[in-house]
Amino acid sequence: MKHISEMERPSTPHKYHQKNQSALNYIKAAAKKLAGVFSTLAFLTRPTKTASKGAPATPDGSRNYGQPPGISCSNNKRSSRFKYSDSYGSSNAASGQLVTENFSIEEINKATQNFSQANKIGEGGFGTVYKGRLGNGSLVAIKRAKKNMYDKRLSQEFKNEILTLSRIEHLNLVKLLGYLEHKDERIIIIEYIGNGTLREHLDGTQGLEIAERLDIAIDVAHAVAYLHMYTDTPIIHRDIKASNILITEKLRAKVADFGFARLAAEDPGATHISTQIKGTAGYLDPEYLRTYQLTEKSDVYSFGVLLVEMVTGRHPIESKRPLSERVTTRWAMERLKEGDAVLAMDPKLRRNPASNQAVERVLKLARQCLAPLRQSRPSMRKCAEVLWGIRKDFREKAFSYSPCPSSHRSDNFLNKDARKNRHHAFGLEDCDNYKFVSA
Ligand SMILES: Nc1ncnc2c1ncn2[C@@H]1O[C@H](COP(=O)(O)OP(=O)(O)OP(=O)(O)O)[C@@H](O)[C@H]1O
Repeated sequence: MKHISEMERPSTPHKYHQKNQSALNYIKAAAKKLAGVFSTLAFLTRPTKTASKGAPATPDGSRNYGQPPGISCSNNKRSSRFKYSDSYGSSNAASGQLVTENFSIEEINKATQNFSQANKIGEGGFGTVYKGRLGNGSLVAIKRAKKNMYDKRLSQEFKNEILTLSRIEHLNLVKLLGYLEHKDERIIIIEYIGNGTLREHLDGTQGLEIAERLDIAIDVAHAVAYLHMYTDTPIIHRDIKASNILITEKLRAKVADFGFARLAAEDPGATHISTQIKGTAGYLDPEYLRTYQLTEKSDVYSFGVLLVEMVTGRHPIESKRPLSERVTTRWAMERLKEGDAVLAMDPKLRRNPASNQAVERVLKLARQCLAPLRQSRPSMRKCAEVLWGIRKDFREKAFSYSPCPSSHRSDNFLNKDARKNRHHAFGLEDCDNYKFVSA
């Protein structure tokens, strides 16, 4: 899928781009500014001082909420690096605060075996992604920026990603573990999510069950709603798409790639007028394209495209199909309008009244998300609520009598744990006790 990253608008120079500051100074200033904000936020949202424990759960049971509240920077001869401490003052890890690992270029070279091809796991607009094993044995994903010191766009993207990731923590968002700026290297170390992207799962021979897709859609809705609502200033992801959704071993979702995130505070004023159109073809909000006005509702639009993708299994743009089917959202919405939502359903999904109905309801939600005018689109929070309802009804309908989900097929992606989890998700501890009432 083509990436649209630089369609420069001739006027309105971006304040953010004009800053002639080193990355370190910039980050220091931002950290200072943020410390106060996070300290209030931490009191409101966190019962304990520990970053990963004791955070309140969302209605869906996921852990949540914003930290790390304090960011401090240090620059030594090993690397430029971040430390994160909480809002309670000191930066002493021993006092129960979160401090990210400090990484040196030597450690990263070692972890990736000098960025060997064998460790390469992906490539995006920002650069190359490697899998790495740290000295303590843990696996990490290492994003290495393209080496172009004079490319302001990449530099800006790098800072955006760092700043955004450093401010947030949510179960359904990839976690930033560290950062390294060394000579012409800019590297981000993030948690490694080893079960592929949502797009890869949809493309896989077995795909995903409808219940799994609903769970994933809810995870994404939670993550994006969190970005929009729970942080001090709304964060617009700007690049919600299936290849940016990483799938865990338990088939839950983590939203990745904040390189394009634009923080309202860093945007010139509250107008959200953007100087560049960013995002990925097929997912872009037409109103944003028309007006250059970026709001949270642009993410909602992209989420609508994602929902269609998830239930049809198709890519947003299917260039090899007949003209009438090339734009998947248009094609699927036509089927919905004609009362034939089931015809748009991914052939890999099994048909029964419960899944047919769930697909139809997801497409109806997608239709709202894809509304041409942003005011008509629901919030991400609303999307999550609607999806909960769909999932609840689906479970009630389909799984009071249900087959053993793993019995009808093998699945390339599913390991034993994932299958076990799938049973838990459906409330099926012992498949033999259940019978499937076929559609
Ligand atoms: N945290 C991670 N854990 C495991 N794999 C990852 C991780 N982050 C990225 N990847 C892999 O690397 C690939 C490239 O990721 P990246 O975010 O750089 O680019 P992209 O999202 O595919 O493209 P673009 O950045 O241009 O939108 C992903 O598709 C995924 O396969």
